[in-house]
Amino acid sequence: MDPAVKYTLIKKEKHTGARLGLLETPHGTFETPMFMPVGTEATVKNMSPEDLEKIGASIILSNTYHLWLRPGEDIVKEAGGLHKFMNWNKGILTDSGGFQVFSLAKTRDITEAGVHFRNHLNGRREFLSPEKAIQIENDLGPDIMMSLDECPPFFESYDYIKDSVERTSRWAERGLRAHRNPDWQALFGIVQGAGFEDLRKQSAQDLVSMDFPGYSIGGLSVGESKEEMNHVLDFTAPFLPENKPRYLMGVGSADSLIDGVIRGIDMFDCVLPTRIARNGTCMTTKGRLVVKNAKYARDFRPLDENCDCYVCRNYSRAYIRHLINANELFGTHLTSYHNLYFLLKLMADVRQSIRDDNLLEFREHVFEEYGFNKK
Ligand SMILES: CNc1nc2c(CC[C@H]3O[C@@H](OC)[C@@H]4OC(C)(C)O[C@@H]43)c3nc(N)[nH]c(=O)c3cc2[nH]1
Repeated sequence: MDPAVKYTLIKKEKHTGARLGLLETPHGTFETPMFMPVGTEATVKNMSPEDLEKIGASIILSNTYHLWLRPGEDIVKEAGGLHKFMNWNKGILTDSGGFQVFSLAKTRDITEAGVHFRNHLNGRREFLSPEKAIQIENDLGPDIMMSLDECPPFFESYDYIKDSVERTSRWAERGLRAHRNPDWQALFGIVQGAGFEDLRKQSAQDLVSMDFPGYSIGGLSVGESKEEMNHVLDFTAPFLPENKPRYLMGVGSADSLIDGVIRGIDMFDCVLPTRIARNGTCMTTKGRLVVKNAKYARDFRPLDENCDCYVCRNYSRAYIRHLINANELFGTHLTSYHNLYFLLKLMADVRQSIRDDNLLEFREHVFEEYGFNKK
């Protein structure tokens, strides 16, 4: 049986662990490394599918936890699945809801069977098991789905993390067995283990022995330093097979994306670009720009003078500042559009620098120009 997604390693960058690849899915073949815009509630906030298409988005995210609770996966299934429901014909990936239960839900209780928690919308008691998460993702119909895992706090004790890793591996096994559509939906395993090299190795080996079509590295971007995250990636990525995609969950600033690519990561997601856009903060090639600041009231330059996106070609800082301050929705549409374009363009430049074997020079340029080297 053909796997639902097929990863082809095209080229390794000469001086780093970066890889240029192709990810074939039932909804298209896409280049990696890639950034995936997040559309938690079946929409990338403030963006239409045609705008997402225009800026080059390939795979977007939605979320099991949110869509299960509202509107209900049964409604999405009746609509013909997520692609039809949200009119998006390229790739869709859903997270399993594990992270949301641990970060959103009030009181929760983890047992071998699954996790009991209170629905953050109506306070009702809910239960999410590995089998239930897979059933929801099968019904939602994304091209790529995640196993139910526990994303533990990074600074937990070794014993806690060891127990959690072993349960996450047992949950992954149960999810594989419950998966109804392995020929057109690819289920990824999620590697945990916090900052412990032996536990990351154990988690990766457990999952690789189950032969998933792709692997996520979870439990990161949860408050640890960028140095700690990079250190974990240094020793975790090599435990994963070269011929399968690697997805680093929840990472999306320019510096972290580049440093993840250098360590062999192929796929990234983060709410950052659209989240900060909603309060008027923009990513630019000269660092962050908070466009609602008074100093931009008469600044008729584009958000970013090095950006060729639709927003930067047609609107000024002064106009966007006015819209944001007037709570005009078009304002956050423009900042969201630009921020997503900025990260998707950055990944296109990263892919080019892998082709040209000059990713480290590109990293230097970005860190210098975009202000990441400022101590
Ligand atoms: C921000 N840092 C971060 N996010 C993480 C995620 C969730 C990623 C999902 O949560 C949302 O970002 C908060 C995104 O929007 C939706 C669509 C909900 O999906 C994305 C994780 N998910 C799982 N299952 N396991 C993990 O170990 C894990 C680690 C993460 N670290």
